[in-house]
Amino acid sequence: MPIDPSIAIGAELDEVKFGWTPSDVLLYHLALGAGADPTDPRELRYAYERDLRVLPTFATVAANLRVFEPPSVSFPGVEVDLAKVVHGRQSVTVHHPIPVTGEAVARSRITDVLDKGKAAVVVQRTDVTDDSGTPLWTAESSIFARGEGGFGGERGTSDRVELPERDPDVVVDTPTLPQQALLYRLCGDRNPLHADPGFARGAGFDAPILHGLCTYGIVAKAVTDALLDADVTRIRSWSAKFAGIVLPGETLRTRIWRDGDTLLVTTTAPDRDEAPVLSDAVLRTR
Ligand SMILES: CCCCCCC[C@@H](O)CC(=O)SCCNC(=O)CCNC(=O)[C@H](O)C(C)(C)COP(=O)(O)OP(=O)(O)OC[C@H]1O[C@@H](n2cnc3c(N)ncnc32)[C@H](O)[C@@H]1OP(=O)(O)O
Repeated sequence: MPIDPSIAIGAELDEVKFGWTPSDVLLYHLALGAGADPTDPRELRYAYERDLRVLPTFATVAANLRVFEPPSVSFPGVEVDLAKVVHGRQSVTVHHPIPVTGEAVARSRITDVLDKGKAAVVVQRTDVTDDSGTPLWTAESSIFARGEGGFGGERGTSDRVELPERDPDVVVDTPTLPQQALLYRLCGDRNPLHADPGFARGAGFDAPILHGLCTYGIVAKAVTDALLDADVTRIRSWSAKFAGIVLPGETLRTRIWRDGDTLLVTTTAPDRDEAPVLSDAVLRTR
């Protein structure tokens, strides 16, 4: 059985020790499109080592920067073909601003395996501490494994975020590059879904699609630039659902509503249609 929730839920994964440098942070920010206007001092805080600040979504790549092989979806109680998997949801909570240089250890476990009938959703939580044991960040990611449901597990909740009826407070358009996924994969996710047209077709897509985590980072930056004066240290947490695919080269339109310290966000790819590509997205500030 490819999914056995009785083995998977609660399973602890191997600890991962990792480190990063300012060059890694710069590459990550560039792979999100930072520095497009090199005369803008706010952009240089992402793209130049003097006064460099780390966008908290760096947490999603930090442990994988030196990974050069495609990922495999193989955990205790979970064996799934990579071609069946898309990234479903992601959240990151930063306990402290992420330093530009660091050493850390990640401890992960499978917290849930949901049976959505036509699909399985595998939820993983990762707690990261620095080398002195101080908590740095907590991340939760869900992978959506198409065709892997029906194993008799819990369905779980829908976790919808209601948006206000009123118009958004801010709307931001962010272009992506045709080579965005080819750039972003250098941050450690070498899934051929994002580079190999044959693999993408075999997985049911017309062309390679953008990494969910690339969209996640691009939109976090767009929201931070639009409403937090590009001050990445004000982000406490950021969570989102990958509601639809993004094709490299598409422009993303992000609508943002303020609700006290919370920003409610939804993103579409309006050149294609008005269906959300990112939904149920919440950025909490400090
Ligand atoms: C360890 C290494 C692992 C490697 C992982 C790979 C990492 C990366 O390389 C992979 C990627 O980055 S893929 C790119 C990013 N992701 C995407 O593009 C997915 C976009 N979303 C979709 O296509 C659909 O929403 C889709 C297909 C996700 C769902 O659409 P539908 O099939 O139409 O589902 P729907 O009928 O709307 O809902 C069925 C139930 O599923 C829940 N659900 C829907 N979307 C979800 C999502 N994104 N995440 C989690 N759960 C989701 C719904 O809530 C529903 O359940 P319920 O009825 O209980 O509410």
